[in-house]
Amino acid sequence: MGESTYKTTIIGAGALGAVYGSLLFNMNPDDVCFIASGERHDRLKNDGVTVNGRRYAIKVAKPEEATAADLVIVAVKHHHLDEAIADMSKAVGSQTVILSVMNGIDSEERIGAAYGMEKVLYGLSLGIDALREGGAVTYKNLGRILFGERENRESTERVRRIASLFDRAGIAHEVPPDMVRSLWFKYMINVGVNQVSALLGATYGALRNSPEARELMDTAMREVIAVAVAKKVNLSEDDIGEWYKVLATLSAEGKTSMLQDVEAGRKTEVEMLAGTVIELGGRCGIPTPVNRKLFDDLKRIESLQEG
Ligand SMILES: NC(=O)C1=CN([C@@H]2O[C@H](COP(=O)(O)OP(=O)(O)OC[C@H]3O[C@@H](n4cnc5c(N)ncnc54)[C@H](OP(=O)(O)O)[C@@H]3O)[C@@H](O)[C@H]2O)C=CC1
Ligand SMILES: CC(C)(CO)C(=O)C(=O)O
Repeated sequence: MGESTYKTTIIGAGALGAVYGSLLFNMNPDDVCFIASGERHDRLKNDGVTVNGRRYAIKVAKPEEATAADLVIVAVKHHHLDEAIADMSKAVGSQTVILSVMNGIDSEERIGAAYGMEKVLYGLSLGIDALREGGAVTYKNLGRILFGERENRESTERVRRIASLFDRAGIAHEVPPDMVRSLWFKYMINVGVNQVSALLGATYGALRNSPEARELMDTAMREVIAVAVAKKVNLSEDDIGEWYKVLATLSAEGKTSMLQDVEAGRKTEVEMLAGTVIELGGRCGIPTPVNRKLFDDLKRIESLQEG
């Protein structure tokens, strides 16, 4: 498992998976592979993925053809995670590290329940504005991957190896001291911006320019902070200000992954966002009326698309 042959398998060749796949492919086409079955497999095999106008013929294996990788990156939507966990089983060997870049606070535990938490690193993708339209993905800002062990007072061997891989591939990254806090910070952001953008059909530029939209994001994010504090997670009102610094970096015409889902008529991650806030709020005795309203409104939007 030398540095020059560090094999990465990606499950989920959508906005994030295509971007990270393209960067790893640029570094070494032999060392990156997607896993997909059925029609997804055939589409990827025939068309590859297109990122910022360039086509990438990244290898694709059916779940039963996959072989043990050094790193498995999980980049599917929340409601596809169980299927993805099953489909990646052959890629997970005794030395494999699994890194989810998904939004939300529970993908690591769900993957760990299947493969053992000792195989899992915590991860998230911050500040990327990847837009998927059909098979083509564009982005202006790559942002960075925050990843690591649950706590990172000093870096472990496997974290250093992946940091080195990301350096070679040109994937900006950071290893924060407290990954649980980082996951909640990102979760707070997504509860605010993904849901409000999807409800209003608003780009990042439109959200930046609308005090009313920002007010709605703030109230939704404050409910996450209240739940986080009740759960002894180190999140505070100051983190809302940190989010606006990230928003300022995203392209004006960019769209959240949830708005992309609504516009493409796909199921959204609303259960993972407002749904989880409502559930955790209920357990901690924290009222969450803003997320209740967002949940109901977004479910109505989903039901119109299904009809
Ligand atoms: N887009 C963004 O800018 C960001 C997204 N995120 C988060 O990252 C995660 C992924 O988001 P994003 O990349 O936007 O999502 P996309 O919907 O663009 O991509 C997900 C991909 O996973 C594929 N997929 C689903 N199930 C399987 C499976 N069993 N095997 C193989 N492939 C599968 C889907 O295929 P198909 O289309 O055929 O269903 C799709 O191509 C989400 O949690 C999102 O919230 C985080 C930061 C930024
Ligand atoms: C923060 C944001 C909005 C962009 O990276 C995101 O995580 C998403 O689109 O899901």
